Formats: sequence, C-alpha cells, structure tokens
Amino acid sequence: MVSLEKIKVIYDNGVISKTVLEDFNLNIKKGDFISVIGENGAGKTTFFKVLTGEIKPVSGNYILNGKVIKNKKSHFLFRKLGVVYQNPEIGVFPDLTIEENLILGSRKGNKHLMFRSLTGVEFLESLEIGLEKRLKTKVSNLSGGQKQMLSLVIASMTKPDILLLDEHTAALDPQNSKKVMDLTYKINQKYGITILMISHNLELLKKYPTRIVEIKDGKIFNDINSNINRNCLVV
Ligand SMILES: Nc1ncnc2c1ncn2[C@@H]1O[C@H](COP(=O)(O)OP(=O)(O)OP(=O)(O)O)[C@@H](O)[C@H]1O
Repeated sequence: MVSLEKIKVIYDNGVISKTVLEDFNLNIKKGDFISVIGENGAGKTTFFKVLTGEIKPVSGNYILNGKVIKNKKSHFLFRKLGVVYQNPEIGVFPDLTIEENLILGSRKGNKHLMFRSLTGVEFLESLEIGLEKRLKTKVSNLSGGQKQMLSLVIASMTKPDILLLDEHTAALDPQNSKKVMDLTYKINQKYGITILMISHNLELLKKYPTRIVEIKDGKIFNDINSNINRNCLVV
C-alpha cells in the first residue's frame, strides 16, 4: 500500500550538506497500526515529511497505492492522507462548534467521501467517545485531549489511505494521552484505516498491539511485530 524504496534525503542550505535518510526502505500494509520510534535526531520527522510530501527525496521511490508520488502535485497527496500534529489547536476551528467542524471537515458534507456514506456526525457517533453528545459546543471550550480526539475524527472520516500522526499525544497529560490512543486504535480496528504515528511514549505504546518501527541514524534499525494486526475490518 505504501512503499518507500531506497529513499535518500539530504538537507542542503548551500553551505552545509547533510544526508539524513539513506537507503531507507519500508513497506506499509493496509490496516497496519505502526509506531515510529527513535532517538532525537534519528530522522523520524524527516521520514514523516517524506510521507506528507513536504520533503522530496533526492533519490528513491515513494509509492502510494501503486502510484509513484515523485511527480504528483501536492493536492494529490492532500486528498489521500489524513494528518494530525502535536498541537491540539491545529486540526480544528476553535470558533466553530463540533458539528460545524465535522461538516467542514467532511468537505461540505459530501457523503460519498465518507465511510459507509456516513455523515461526519454519524461517523463521530459510531466511535462513542462522548463528543457526539456535545455537538453544539464551541471547540474553544473543549480540553486539549477533546480537541485532539476531534482532530483525529476529522482526519479519518474521509477515508484517508493512511492517517499520519506526528506525536499526537505529546502535548497531553497521561490520562488524555490514553484516551486519544484508545480512539486511535479504535479507528484502526473499526474502520481498518492504516495508521502511522511518531511517538516517544513507549510506556503508552506497550498497551497496544502496534508494529514498532525504530529509526536510527536515518535507517530502519528495528521492525517489531510487523506481521500482527492484519485482520482489520475494511469498510
Ligand atoms: N531543515 C534542516 N536542515 C538541516 N538539518 C536538519 C533540518 N531538519 C532536520 N535536520 C537534521 O536532520 C536530522 C534528523 O532530524 P529529524 O527532525 O528528522 O529527527 P527526529 O528523529 O524527528 O528528531 P526529534 O525526535 O528530536 O524530533 C537531525 O540531525 C537534524 O538536526
């Protein structure tokens, strides 16, 4: 579903040139639930930015559903990916209600883009996280954890080929981190969405049957449990 083949990334500011990813190979299968770990500076964010299209490798192939991404325009990737970042404020409109955010996030309520033609509100209801009972609440009145849960719902409801999460629990306390991870796993299990998340929180990751990809010095150093979790329901 996603293949990275011999990816090489060089940061070059005209004075210094630094190779950050080299001979970087990874296969992501449909339904995978992947955590990417590694020390500071290992290359996790660079790898993430290759997946989002923010960084173009100097060589190697990025293949998404059989299509080589190299020559695609960024809006092609935008339609295929869901992305949630560390900051809970980024993925939501704070001055709008939960319901309004869901309508905007479902691309003006176009049911055909959604799972089982659900509306955004129905998708939220199917996940039973409590926010479905507060549809008229302004998002600015939600906690960081609730905003992050709503961001996850919005990023996943339009059937992304892959949901990319960049330390999406890092700004939350342990209790809210757990709630957000529970929802992340539920979305993977219930809707079969392929999920890849960067995380430093090994204690939390241990609670979930996640495939763990460890990056070290710009290469895959470990790929643990890579054959679990293949039986997700694909809707
Ligand atoms: N724009 C840039 N220009 C030059 N070097 C960079 C740039 N961005 C990152 N680097 C360097 O590339 C290496 C990998 O950085 P990257 O941010 O991918 O690591 P990381 O694993 O995400 O680290 P962290 O866990 O600290 O976020 C580091 O040595 C970093 O200093």
